[in-house]
Amino acid sequence: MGSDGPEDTDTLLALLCSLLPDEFSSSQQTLIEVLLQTEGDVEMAAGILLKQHTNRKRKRNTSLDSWLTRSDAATQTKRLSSVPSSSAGFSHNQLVSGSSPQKKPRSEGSATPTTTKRDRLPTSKPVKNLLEVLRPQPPQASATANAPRLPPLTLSNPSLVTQHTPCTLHLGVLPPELACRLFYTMLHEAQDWSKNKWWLFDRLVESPHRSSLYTRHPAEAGNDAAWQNITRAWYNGRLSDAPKQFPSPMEEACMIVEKIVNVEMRKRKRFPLEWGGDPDNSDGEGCIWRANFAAANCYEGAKGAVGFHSDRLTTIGPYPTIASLSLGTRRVFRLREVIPLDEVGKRAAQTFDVPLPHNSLCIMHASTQERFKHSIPPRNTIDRFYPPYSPPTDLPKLAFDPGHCRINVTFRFFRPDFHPDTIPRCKCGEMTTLRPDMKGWQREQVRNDSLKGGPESSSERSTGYWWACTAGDQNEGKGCGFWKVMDVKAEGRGPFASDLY
Ligand SMILES: O=C(O)CCC(=O)C(=O)O
Ligand SMILES: [Fe+2]
Repeated sequence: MGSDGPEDTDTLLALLCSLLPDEFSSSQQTLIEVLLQTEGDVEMAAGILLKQHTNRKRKRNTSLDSWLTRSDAATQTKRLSSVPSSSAGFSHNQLVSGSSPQKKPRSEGSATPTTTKRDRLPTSKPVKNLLEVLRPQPPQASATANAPRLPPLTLSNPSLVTQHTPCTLHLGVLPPELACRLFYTMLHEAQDWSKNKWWLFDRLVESPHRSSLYTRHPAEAGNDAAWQNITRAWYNGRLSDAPKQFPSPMEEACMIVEKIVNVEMRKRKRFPLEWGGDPDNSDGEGCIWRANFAAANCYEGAKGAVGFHSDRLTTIGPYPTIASLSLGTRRVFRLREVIPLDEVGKRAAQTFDVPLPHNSLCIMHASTQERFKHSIPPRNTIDRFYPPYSPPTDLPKLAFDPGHCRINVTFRFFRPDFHPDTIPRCKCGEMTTLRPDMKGWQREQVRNDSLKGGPESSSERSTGYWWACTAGDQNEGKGCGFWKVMDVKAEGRGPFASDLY
């Protein structure tokens, strides 16, 4: 699926390090475990670790107050100094961390080109399932967590989903026979998909699910070199095959999905940075969105999962609409809001669980990727799915039982103004990755400037975006640390929805 993964966990770790005294940076395993325990809530994780540390210090009879005051001050300094003051030349790690232990940014001049080919992935260390690396804390450790925490809220019907999130849920979207045919077709396809692998500190980890990218029409795939790059970026920098074309049941499903998405989008306000161009297949009914690519995921059994992430925006741009079709066994789709820095402490992040049954469509509307992270959490048990139709006779017999599998197809629109050839390169020579500034670091910077007399208008408070090097994901963690703020005007992006007003 290309969007889960290292940079998210990595960013969380770097953020966590930035909130803690340097002495914590040597125990990454503990940091990872506490992050897992808090489901990625960095502030809560920092609170737990500081409390544990405090308790240990208390036992050793040292002056806690002075230590905590010092660490507080250090945290503040790091936070403020880590926000960039210009759009170039700062490392991403400096931004989020300043003390990220093992992903030391290279200096501007010292960056040497690195290759990130799949066939060069060092294999001396065993590949770990990510969930094994991110193993939960034993119960006695979680007993130390006393930070306030809201229990997950289950959104069991479409109107609850609409009420609480920027997503909509649509049930029974495809004709039942088509849903089943597509399920079987994708299960067959999934036998060739691979698990996403990347470097997390000194370990090569893999996602506990398989995925692949599909293109709708050959014309969409553009020239070979550009698409080689885009599929690379999709699979976290690994060299992979050019995308496959939509199998015919996927094309049939896509036409139905597009209609549903367009009806929904017409009801919603548009964000200024959404794509505002001609969707090319206008049917005279005010078509504003079309799908030209799809990422497909396969989850086998209850432990098939994907960790918290927001989807990479590199080719889909800001405020994307992503239509996510679920087939097979019902799984929970978990959404968790990211609380911006200026609201931390004022309100707690809420986690929402949306059960996604067979043949349902969850549309992640504009702002979902900017405000929420999402995941498919592993379970202890899942329902068995009984396909209502038998497999199409033209498909070879499956060698496994599909009853515990879930297929997910996320239909996406790759924007022409985010064509691979226009994506900034880092010093490793690789395409950078576009990510939203979910925490509002850029806003903090504006706020700091405004304290010095700079402007603070509501437009400056909208989400910012970074282009960041992610080459280290496939290169034993050795990226160049490059990042820069996205500047849509200077980069010539658009047209935007705001151009249509
Ligand atoms: O399987 C799902 O519902 C989510 C997949 C996903 O998050 C992705 O493809 O980015
Ligand atoms: Fe995703």
